[in-house]
Formats: sequence, C-alpha cells, structure tokens
Amino acid sequence: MKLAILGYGKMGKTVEEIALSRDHDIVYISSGQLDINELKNADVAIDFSIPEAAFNNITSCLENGVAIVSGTTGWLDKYTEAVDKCKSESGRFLYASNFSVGVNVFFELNSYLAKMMSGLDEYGVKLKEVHHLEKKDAPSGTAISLADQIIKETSYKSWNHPPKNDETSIDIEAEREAGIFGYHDVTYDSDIDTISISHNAKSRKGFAHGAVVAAEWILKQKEGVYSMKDVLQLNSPN
Ligand SMILES: NC(=O)C1=CN([C@@H]2O[C@H](COP(=O)(O)OP(=O)(O)OC[C@H]3O[C@@H](n4cnc5c(N)ncnc54)[C@H](OP(=O)(O)O)[C@@H]3O)[C@@H](O)[C@H]2O)C=CC1
Ligand SMILES: O=C(O)C1=N[C@H](C(=O)O)C[C@H](O)C1
Repeated sequence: MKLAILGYGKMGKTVEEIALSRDHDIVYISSGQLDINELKNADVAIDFSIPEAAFNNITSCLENGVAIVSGTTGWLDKYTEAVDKCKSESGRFLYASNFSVGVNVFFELNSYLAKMMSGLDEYGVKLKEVHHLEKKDAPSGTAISLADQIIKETSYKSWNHPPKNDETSIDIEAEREAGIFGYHDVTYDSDIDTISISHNAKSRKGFAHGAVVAAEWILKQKEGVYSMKDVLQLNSPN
C-alpha cells in the first residue's frame, strides 16, 4: 500500500519500521503543516501526532480521498464531528485509543468483568495508567476507553481525573515514569477482597504493528467508520 505517516515522533518512526518490514511504500511523511499534493499520493494515512493536529489531519485525509487510521489521543471532543465528516465525504476512518492486540483483548476482559461486577455494590472501581515522561495528555486515551466501557456496563455515570474519591464516578490515576511504554490497571475493591486486571506494554511495536494491520485492513473495506474490534474480530464472550 501507499502509506502516509502523519506525526514522525516515537510512534511515527516505529510505524515506518513496521511498514517497511511489510513491504509497504511510504510516500509521504509529515510532522507539521500538511502538503495536500503530497498527501494525495497515499492510499491511506496513519496519524500519531499531537492532540491539536489530529482532527485537521483526519479531515484533510477524508477531503482528499485518503483513508485514515488515527491513534492520536486527547482530541476526542471532536470525534463525532470526524464521524460526520467521514460520512459526508464517503470516506474511510478508523480511530483506536490503543492498537495493540493485547490491549484489545484487555478491553474485552474489562467489559466482561464490568458486566459481572455490575450490581455488586460492595465493590468500588478505580483505574490507573502509567506512561513515559514525554506523554502530553492525561489520562491516557486507553484509560478513557476502559472507563467508558465500565460506564456502559454499570451504574457509574462519569470518570474523574485527577481522582475525586466520589462514589458515583470512576477515579483515574495517571503516573509519569521514565521508560514505561503503557501500563493500565482496573481494580475493584471491597472490605473483603480486591480484584485487579492489568496490561503492560513491553515496547511500542504492538501499537505500531496494530496500526499498520488496521491500515492494510481498511483499504479492503468500503466507506465507513471502523474500530479495532472490526479489524481483530476476537472470539469475545461479550
Ligand atoms: N493508539 C495507540 O495505540 C497509541 C497512541 N499514541 C498516541 O500517539 C500520539 C503520538 O505519540 P508519540 O509518537 O509518542 O509522540 P511524539 O511526541 O513522539 O510524536 C508526535 C509527533 O507529532 C509531530 N507533530 C506536531 N505537530 C504536528 C502536525 N500538525 N501534524 C503532524 N505531526 C505533528 C511532532 O513534531 P515535533 O516534535 O516537531 O513537534 C512529533 O514528531 C499521542 O497522542 C499518543 O498518546 C501513542 C502510542 C500508541
Ligand atoms: O502516549 C503513549 O505512549 C500511549 N498512548 C496511548 C494512550 O493514550 O492510551 C496508548 C498507549 O498507552 C501509549
């Protein structure tokens, strides 16, 4: 495939490595203002940029017939607008807060566990994420996805960051520590016991590999808005 890489930082460079190892042509790399004529050479773009640039990168791709796979976090207040744009342009768009297979399995587990815990009022739930010191947004996109899944399955109505210790919402704690690629845990706690599930990334390769697989996959699809759940088709209990 002819690939554009939007955002050439830690993730953009890892995507480049994986895409080349799978024999793709990288036709455009941008780390700032887009050159639309260059962008148009691509079939699909993968965006790992910054929250302030993600929405414009997505809409520019959709307006120019380039399928877009976005992994940038921290811009989701405009997600619905991006979906509408995809529909009006008859484009192809996929966003994932986390592209790794492991975290997508973890998402399924989280949803299943939340369903089981719903109604067990003696337990309270909280989330924790830990990332490297350069991460710009907090809480992580993955932690927000985990909280949204729990909200869908239980009586919790919202999440808080920083934590507020308010019984009706889910506290999300975010720590920044050198060398951590991405750690997430979900903990249910009662006076009697504690139940925890966690995921720890050992490198950025899983994220980049998942994004390249998603880009290969979306090129085979018709117009639409997709997620990693569509790509991976896991054998889920949910
Ligand atoms: N969904 C997932 O699986 C994952 C998502 N992420 C997310 O991806 C994003 C990038 O992460 P990471 O690579 O670690 O961050 P980096 O800071 O290493 O890279 C971001 C890059 O974007 C560039 N940039 C700045 N402005 C623009 C613009 N207008 N258009 C395109 N690029 C621009 C920056 O350039 P400069 O340095 O010159 O400013 C930089 O090279 C974050 O939001 C992060 O949370 C990260 C890992 C996995
Ligand atoms: O910035 C990162 O590094 C990561 N960001 C994503 C997020 O915000 O969830 C995914 C992963 O945890 C790494």
